[in-house]
Amino acid sequence: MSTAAHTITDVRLTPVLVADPPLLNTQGLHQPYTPRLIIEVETADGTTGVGETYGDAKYLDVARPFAAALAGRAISDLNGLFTLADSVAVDAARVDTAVDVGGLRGVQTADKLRLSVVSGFEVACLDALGKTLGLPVHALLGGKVRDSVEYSAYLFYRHAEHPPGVAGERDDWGAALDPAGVVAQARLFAQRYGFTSFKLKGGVFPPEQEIAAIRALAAAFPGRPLRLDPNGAWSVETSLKVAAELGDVLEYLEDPALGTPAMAEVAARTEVPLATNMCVTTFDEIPAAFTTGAVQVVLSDHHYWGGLRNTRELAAVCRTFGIAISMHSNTHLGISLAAMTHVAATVPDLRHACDSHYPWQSEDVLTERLRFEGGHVAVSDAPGLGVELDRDRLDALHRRWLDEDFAPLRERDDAAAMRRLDPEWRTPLVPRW
Ligand SMILES: O=C([O-])C(=O)C[C@H](O)[C@@H](O)C(=O)[O-]
Ligand SMILES: [Mg+2]
Repeated sequence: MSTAAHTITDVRLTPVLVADPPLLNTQGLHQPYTPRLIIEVETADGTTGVGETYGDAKYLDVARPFAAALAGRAISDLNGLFTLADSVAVDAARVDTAVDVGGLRGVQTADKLRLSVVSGFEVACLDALGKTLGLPVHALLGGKVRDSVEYSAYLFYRHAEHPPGVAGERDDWGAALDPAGVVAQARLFAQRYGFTSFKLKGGVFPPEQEIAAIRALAAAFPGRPLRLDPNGAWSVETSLKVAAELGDVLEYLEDPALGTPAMAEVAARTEVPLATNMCVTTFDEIPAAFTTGAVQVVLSDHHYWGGLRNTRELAAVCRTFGIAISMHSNTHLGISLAAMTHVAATVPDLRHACDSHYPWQSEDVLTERLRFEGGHVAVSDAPGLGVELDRDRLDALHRRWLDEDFAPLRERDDAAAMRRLDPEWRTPLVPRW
């Protein structure tokens, strides 16, 4: 490969707003459009690699100077991305002690912000490198150990439509606000995508109602893996009560209580495995969680952890400690689903179906949507990620982002969306129950 084929000559950052349905979580409601950032790196020989990450202003603020510093660097210098990121200043006002609503991943820090940005660039560089070498991304990570990756149906309590007076796209999923609605949604997921494992986003209704929904799912899908994730909304005692009532049907309970000490207390008093994408989101958080037995499954997310190679490093640490690994997701497009699928294909001991919001995203920036068949996404062997940008779609979604009428939606704010339904709504204090 010539040096030119290797050298970054241009980087394009395209923030977009993509349709998001009225999904409920413990913090509120999804807004009708959600921001994402599409990253393209171009090499001297015209090869383009694509990546994707969060698109709120605090990520754009880091991504822009980072992108400006990339020209002239090699697409293969993946380790150098981290050194470069360390030199990008993060405005202290952008990181506070609040839980990050976009990822619901514990306290926001400058490092987490930088890693989330680096992840998108790492994926774009891997895509370009793979195209240049004629190799799929999974080969650059050491090679796939499976031909398809299993995903879980990501069930949400939801309204049929966005609140009155809020413009948004319509879909045909209908409302799911009670056990029957949740089961109907699960049946649609099974019918449309073939999913055989189900995760319910909880922390929305009092635990008794969510217990009833899981019981209804267990009756409708006997023996299928079921998960419940209230995003840390419960006290230790409530978590234990739910674990006791659902222990016979749960594959795992996800972030029942907030923070490692509370999770450790729950874990010490139940046999139900605990999973997290909130208390273990950085390498620094691992020792406390693993040595106290706070979690049994870490839900990795390459956006949080700084990319695909860090995800593999996380998997190795988990393996060392006998902790299982799977994958978290929130609102993402096909570029990230492709990236998730490549890295998941290379992790040998992946024993739980991964999460993906993708079925909720009716819009994408690809010429061809990725498909779930029998709940699986096939691992592409095409060079790079195996996806192609649809420039017209990208432009249209970018124009929406530029449109001043949509400006308030450039920041994800689930509490603001909820106030359209309930003007008194404030992000609930935890534990909520
Ligand atoms: O597993 C999780 O905790 C998530 O997916 C967090 C997300 O932010 C999800 O709750 C959402 O988008 O509402
Ligand atoms: Mg979670």
